[in-house]
Amino acid sequence: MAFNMKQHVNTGVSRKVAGAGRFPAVAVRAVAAQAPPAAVAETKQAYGVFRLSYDTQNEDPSLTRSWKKTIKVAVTGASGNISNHLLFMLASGEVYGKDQPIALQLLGSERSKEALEGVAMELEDSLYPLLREVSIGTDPYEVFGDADWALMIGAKPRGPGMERADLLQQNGEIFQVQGRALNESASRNCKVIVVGNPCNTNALIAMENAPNIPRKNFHALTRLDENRAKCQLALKSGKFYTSISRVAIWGNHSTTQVPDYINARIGGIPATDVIRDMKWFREEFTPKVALRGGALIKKWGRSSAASTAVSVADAIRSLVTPTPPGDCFSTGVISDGNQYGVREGLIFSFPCRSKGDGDYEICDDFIVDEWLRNKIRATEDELQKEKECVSHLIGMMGGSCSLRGVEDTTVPGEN
Ligand SMILES: NC(=O)c1ccc[n+]([C@@H]2O[C@H](COP(=O)([O-])OP(=O)(O)OC[C@H]3O[C@@H](n4cnc5c(N)ncnc54)[C@H](O)[C@@H]3O)[C@@H](O)[C@H]2O)c1
Repeated sequence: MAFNMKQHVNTGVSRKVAGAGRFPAVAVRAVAAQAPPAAVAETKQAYGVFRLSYDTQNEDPSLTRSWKKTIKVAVTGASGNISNHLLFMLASGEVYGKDQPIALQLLGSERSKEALEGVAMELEDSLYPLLREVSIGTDPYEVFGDADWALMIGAKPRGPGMERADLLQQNGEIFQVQGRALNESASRNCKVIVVGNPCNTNALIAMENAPNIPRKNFHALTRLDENRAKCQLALKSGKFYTSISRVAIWGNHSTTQVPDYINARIGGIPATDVIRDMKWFREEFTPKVALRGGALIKKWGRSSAASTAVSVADAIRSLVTPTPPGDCFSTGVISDGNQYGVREGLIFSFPCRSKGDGDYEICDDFIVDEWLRNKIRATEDELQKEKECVSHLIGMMGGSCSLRGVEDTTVPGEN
């Protein structure tokens, strides 16, 4: 193979860049031609950091002639369980396309530095031709540099006795820092998908702290919920997954989420005409979807990392490939200007469609009956309360947190 793999030239320095809330970098991708930065903070050896330079003189042009320009994908929580599946899917080309070279920019925490180096080494050993560069670090300002996509998976797990309100606070602070870092460092059109929980409100915090990036570009992952809903409809109807369409998840990625069976289709006809069992729809369908992660962890003792990674891949593909006519995909996006009466300023999951250009629009043709409207109100109220709990992280005046001592609505099996 005509690849010229250069062990990445690393100056062995970490840079301190002006700005608050920084972590020292463990390994920083450095461009050899650049002059060393003025403020050299510390010297560290980098492992697992590399850049593949395609040897255009000696290779077969039929392989790379059609390749697009390399995109930069930043991933946080990169040594965690979900990333352990996702990174290899990204590097293989099955997400962004077989003609799309990528650079992975991986963010870890101080505690996961060594593990992150191990992840980078595994990526190196996997010899993916489309993976042109891997860089690792603990400074979000460095790692998000010029990122076209930011997949924000990293978050701290809930400690013993912690309530959802505590988790909002703890992880909210992480997303405030990382939002500011995106604002300063990422591409101005960076697409952001937040996975770390509570993902809707974390996405809101990141968005509010990144005013230089369009609000529309921030997503919270509800695709796992959509996939679980499709699975239940397929199992109940005995039809294959590919025949299930127009399955929307409304609202929060929590147990107040609303998997929508009213608009769902099986083989192009309403799901309620195929599965003639309204009791099942009303009483069993939603809990089966919302509690699926808990059922899995009981069986296997592990959280749903692999299927979550698949759903992140699906969420990306839905934005970079056109949505089939009449279909939709679910994603948590800013509710500003929505057609369903959901209050503005929330990251709320809606049925969306895309032309495949990375952008999307909220579908405007979904039927909302009284049952659905009431459910939407409940999940909307919860998101508004979550927003008030983190008001101090988004520059909002006067919010107070009313989510203490209430029922825990975190999706079971997740932190
Ligand atoms: N939205 C969804 O559908 C969905 C589904 C499953 C899990 N999740 C959430 O995704 C998150 C990650 O899950 P996981 O199973 O990979 O967890 P994990 O504990 O295996 O990995 C999390 C990683 O994040 C890192 N981390 C912690 N703080 C960080 C920070 N400030 N910056 C960068 N990295 C940091 C940790 O070191 C760890 O490696 C959790 O919050 C989980 O609840 C969301």
